[in-house]
Amino acid sequence: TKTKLPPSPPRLPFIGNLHQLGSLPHRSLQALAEKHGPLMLLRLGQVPTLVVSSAEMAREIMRTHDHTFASRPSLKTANDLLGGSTDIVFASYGDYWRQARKLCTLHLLSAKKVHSFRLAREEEVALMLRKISRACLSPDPMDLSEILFSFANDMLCRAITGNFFREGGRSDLFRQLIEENTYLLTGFHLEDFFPSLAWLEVLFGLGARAKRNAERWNQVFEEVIKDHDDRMKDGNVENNLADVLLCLQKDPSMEFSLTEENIKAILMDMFAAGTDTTYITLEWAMAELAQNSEVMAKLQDELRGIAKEKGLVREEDLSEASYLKAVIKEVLRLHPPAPLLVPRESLDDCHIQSYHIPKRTRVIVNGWAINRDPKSWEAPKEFRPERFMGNQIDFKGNDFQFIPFGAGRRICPGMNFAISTVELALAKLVHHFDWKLPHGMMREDLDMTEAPGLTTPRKQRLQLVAKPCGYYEGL
Ligand code: HEM
Repeated sequence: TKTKLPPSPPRLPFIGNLHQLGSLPHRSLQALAEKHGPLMLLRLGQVPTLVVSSAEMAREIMRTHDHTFASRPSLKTANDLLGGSTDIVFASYGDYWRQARKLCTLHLLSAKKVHSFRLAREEEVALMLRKISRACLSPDPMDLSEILFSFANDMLCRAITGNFFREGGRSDLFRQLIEENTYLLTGFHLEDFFPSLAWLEVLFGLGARAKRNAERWNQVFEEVIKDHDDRMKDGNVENNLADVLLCLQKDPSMEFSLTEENIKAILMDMFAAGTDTTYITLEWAMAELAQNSEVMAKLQDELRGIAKEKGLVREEDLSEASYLKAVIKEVLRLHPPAPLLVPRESLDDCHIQSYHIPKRTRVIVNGWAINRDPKSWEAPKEFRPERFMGNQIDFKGNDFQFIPFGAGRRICPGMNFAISTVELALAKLVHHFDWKLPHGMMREDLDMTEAPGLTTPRKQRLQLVAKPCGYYEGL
């Protein structure tokens, strides 16, 4: 029994179970888990891959055996893009990751640092609302997806590089680089599934494209560093993540020596991990609210009650907004932006219940399936924020039935940053405008399918009609 492996679906020669992933792997893997159980072993190409699909098994991986499963597999594009994965997201478990992660939680994404971006958040949200109010002048529905993506892009660019990004069209440049990263990081790479065929990558792979994008990032980061050095001569340090890292690099009291390569990789992580996830959350939130008008009305009542005679909602008021928080949790439950989290890899042999998991097994935690497991959730496919009212269920990694940010040592360190941004943006979108589906569209006509890939934006862009309401004056 010591070597009994978890159950596996039948596989084909050579490709194993790869053909069963489909275009929406979280959905195909959920269907497979219903037949083969919450801990199943697939062979994706040549790579043994453990798929975890229940809260109980997720707890085993990310709490009981968290240390054993704290590493990441070496992935081709991450290596090409991120200087051999010397970032945080894709770094394998070890001294470098521990130090970089500590630096990130203490200096880049701590509660204090997130709070220090309060003004920047207010300003970026105000710019987005102005765009929306201009779009309201047209009789046509607005492309809200586009507006939300540029908001998320600008917010992250501003937090990471300060004023630098607004000059000379750099905002668009960052956008192109981020979109290319997303394409590359979520695409199919032969070598990730057939390590012995790495040599064929030259013919079929995206390696050259990844290296080209890495070079473009490199040039922009060189400019970021130069801009920082020029400002430092005048003693002008800004409140942005690039400045923090570049100052820490020169700090003699730092025990950990940060190379320029490391700084560039960590900054690229912040862009790649923060932009899409924030945008996807806001896009699904607005789609669900447009489809569920009674939830929208209840949320507007809460926010308008909080704003009262001030006429506007401020970040500091949002601690009272319990329904807003429940709405955001429900959006993250039904539409986690990273439905399969980020893959892990086992550092050692391990036993889970009666199963043997060999060292260096790749692990996929199907957060999407867990968030919708009927064993944990009543009517799991329905959008019901009320399920989060009057209880303590949270996404902070203790409630394994709800893990949009992962759990354990590798839990998302950007959680507070993301939630502050999403809360403020959503509160203001809903407080200042009345939203409707385009003329003639019924709630069941709104297409709620996901785009194919490893992150889950909507397949169709979200087109809505907005009308500034009485509270708009407060802007
Ligand atoms: C709604 C927004 C977000 C969601 C849903 C999300 C989700 C996740 C998930 C699922 C993981 C993998 C966790 C695991 O392996 O257990 C992760 C890792 C990570 N996220 Fe986020 N994220 C979000 C926003 C952000 C933001 C805004 C940042 C930074 C600005 C960020 C930075 C990171 C980093 C650096 C890691 C790697 C952690 C590690 O491997 O040690 N994320 N995120």
